[in-house]
Amino acid sequence: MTVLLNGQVIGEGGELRTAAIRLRDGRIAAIADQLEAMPGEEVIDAAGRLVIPGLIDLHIHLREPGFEEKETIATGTRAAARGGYTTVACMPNTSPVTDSPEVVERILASNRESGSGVRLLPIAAITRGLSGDRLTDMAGLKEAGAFAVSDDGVGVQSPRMMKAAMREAARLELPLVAHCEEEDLLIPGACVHTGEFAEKHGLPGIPPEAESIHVGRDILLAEDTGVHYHVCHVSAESSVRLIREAKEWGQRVTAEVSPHHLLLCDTDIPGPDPAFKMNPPLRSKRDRAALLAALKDGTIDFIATDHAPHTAEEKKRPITEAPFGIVGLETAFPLLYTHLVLTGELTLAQLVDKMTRIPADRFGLPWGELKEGAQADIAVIDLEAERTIDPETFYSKGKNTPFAGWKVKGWPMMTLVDGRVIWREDGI
Ligand SMILES: NC(=O)N[C@@H](CC(=O)O)C(=O)O
Ligand SMILES: [Zn+2]
Ligand SMILES: [Zn+2]
Repeated sequence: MTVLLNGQVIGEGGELRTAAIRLRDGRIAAIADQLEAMPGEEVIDAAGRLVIPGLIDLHIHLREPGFEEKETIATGTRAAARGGYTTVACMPNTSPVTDSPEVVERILASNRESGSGVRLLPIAAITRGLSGDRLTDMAGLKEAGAFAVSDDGVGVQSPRMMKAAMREAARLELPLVAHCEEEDLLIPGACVHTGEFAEKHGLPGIPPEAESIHVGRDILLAEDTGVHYHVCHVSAESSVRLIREAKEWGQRVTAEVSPHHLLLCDTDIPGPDPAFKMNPPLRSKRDRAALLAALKDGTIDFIATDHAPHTAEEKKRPITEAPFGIVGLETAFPLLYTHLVLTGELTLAQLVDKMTRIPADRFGLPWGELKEGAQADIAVIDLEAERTIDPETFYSKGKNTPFAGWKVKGWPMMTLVDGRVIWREDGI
């Protein structure tokens, strides 16, 4: 048994209050203003610290199997634990692709063997080899433990294929998670948003409608299938508009946004630096404002990092050739706390909700809340701790972040899953 004493929890009305939390048999046995430590009980002194449900990230890349030089399940989940995450969902663009039950089982086994303690939910492919032309055996994948299906990394180009995928996913009650990108609208070497920065540097751009045309198409395709259709990493105002409308008419659509799209726009890119290259790209000020408004009003449901590690060597290539993607697990909470909560854009309660309860709720997961009887998945955060982001200190093999050098507050100090400490900062 463990008891966390004197922590600050977020109350019903969003206010902070001091509370003690008793953990027993992997669950939260009691939450009270005060509790007495019992003989033999492990005591964690959380005085002055925020105690919240463990963070949930439903969109990350762990690169195993096949790209272990970028990240492994062991390194990526350790990075997750350090970031305050207790549950993460990993995308299938590995090698081999997660398109067979064997790969799903291998991912789950690797996580068990790593002893990370993080709950790992494998997302399987929609099409074999992410080729876009043949559906995977979704029933077999689900049976093996797949949590959703996605061809993340590429868009499903054929509307006919997407419709078939939606019908099958709906039948099996598997969420369909879409990377929205119409390749017919892309020019070779396109690497940043079609806008001010691309123009200034003479770089080929990725237009916002390359994303939103798929969002609109998919909403129409999903309409009579009953599928849970989820839009990955929304970046464009036009996508927000379509999602908002679809929700208004009652469609089963959800959406996520990444920390970098909430905090940066194309005009913040200092130069043609691959640390700022990700897919979808950082868009205009206006897009960014629309994303924030959509997150506030619930049009965009929650935050997911799209943690996408690459090697330093790959990210040293010219911006037109370097791979898309940036890491995010170890910096998401402090970045968002500092730049959205301390600036007054979101309340602390809203931010935490959009990183815990809401993703769990939308995908029917039993975690994400601090309440008696719930599984004891917990993050302990020091809201006052202030540090400069230094990629060299990351547990992740990926050091590719546009936020190096940013001084931010609100660092995770301890992470527990099932009432067991899976990571703690030295000295606490
Ligand atoms: N987001 C990225 O820029 N890259 C992702 C792929 C993806 O999420 O589409 C990757 O796998 O590297
Ligand atoms: Zn994607
Ligand atoms: Zn991704």
